[in-house]
Amino acid sequence: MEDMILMQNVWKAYPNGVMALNGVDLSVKQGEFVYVVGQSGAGKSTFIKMIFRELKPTKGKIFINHKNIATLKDRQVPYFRRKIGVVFQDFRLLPKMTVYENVAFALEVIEEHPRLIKKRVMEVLDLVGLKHKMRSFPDQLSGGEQQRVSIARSICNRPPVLIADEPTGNLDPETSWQIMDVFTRINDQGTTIVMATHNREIVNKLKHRVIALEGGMIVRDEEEGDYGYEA
Ligand SMILES: Nc1ncnc2c1ncn2[C@@H]1O[C@H](COP(=O)(O)OP(=O)(O)OP(=O)(O)O)[C@@H](O)[C@H]1O
Repeated sequence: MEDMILMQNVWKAYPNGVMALNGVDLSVKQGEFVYVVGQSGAGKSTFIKMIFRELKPTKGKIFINHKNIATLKDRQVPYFRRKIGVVFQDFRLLPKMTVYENVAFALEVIEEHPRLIKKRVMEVLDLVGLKHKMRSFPDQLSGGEQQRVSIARSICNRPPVLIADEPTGNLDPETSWQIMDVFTRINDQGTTIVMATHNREIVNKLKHRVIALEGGMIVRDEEEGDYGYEA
């Protein structure tokens, strides 16, 4: 299988001198599902932000789908981001837009054909089980439903890679499992998923590759690994 994400000797120093990543080497193949675990401050968010070019490495190369994004010009970043879906802990929906409009907006900004937009929005809302809520506004939805809208929005452009930073961080256990069902369906369609998480139960029950970070270094990388830290 092809490398979807390839990191070569990636370092990140923040302006205050903190070294958040210390020489990370990693290959993630097309279609893999990877959990990123580690204690608070280990570098998970920094690692995740590197993949969608929210941050630039201080040193090293990051290839997404064979393109080195470390050397992208700022003006090329929006185009690159079309290839990456991103989901956050806090959903980040637009409050004055309906569910349908929140998802459609992501396709409108990239000037997708209107007829295709409608078809695709209905497809992804169906995938996340929220077609019946398409006219609702975010504040009329539960947290889990809002997160499913945010996931629908992140994948409506069919990105090959989906990145999630603590997607179940604000959700109760049962709702978290609904989110994982959606991720499983998306992964089954061939999308590569990288998910930073503190959710021990999910990592231990829904087995996938586990990468553990400590002090900005990969200290463990296991197929079907465990969460591995004390509660
Ligand atoms: N903008 C920033 N400026 C300076 N230092 C930062 C910045 N963001 C993070 N750091 C530092 O970099 C290190 C890694 O932080 P990071 O947020 O990547 O960890 P994390 O594993 O995601 O933690 P958490 O689980 O608490 O979210 C920490 O020491 C943190 O204090």
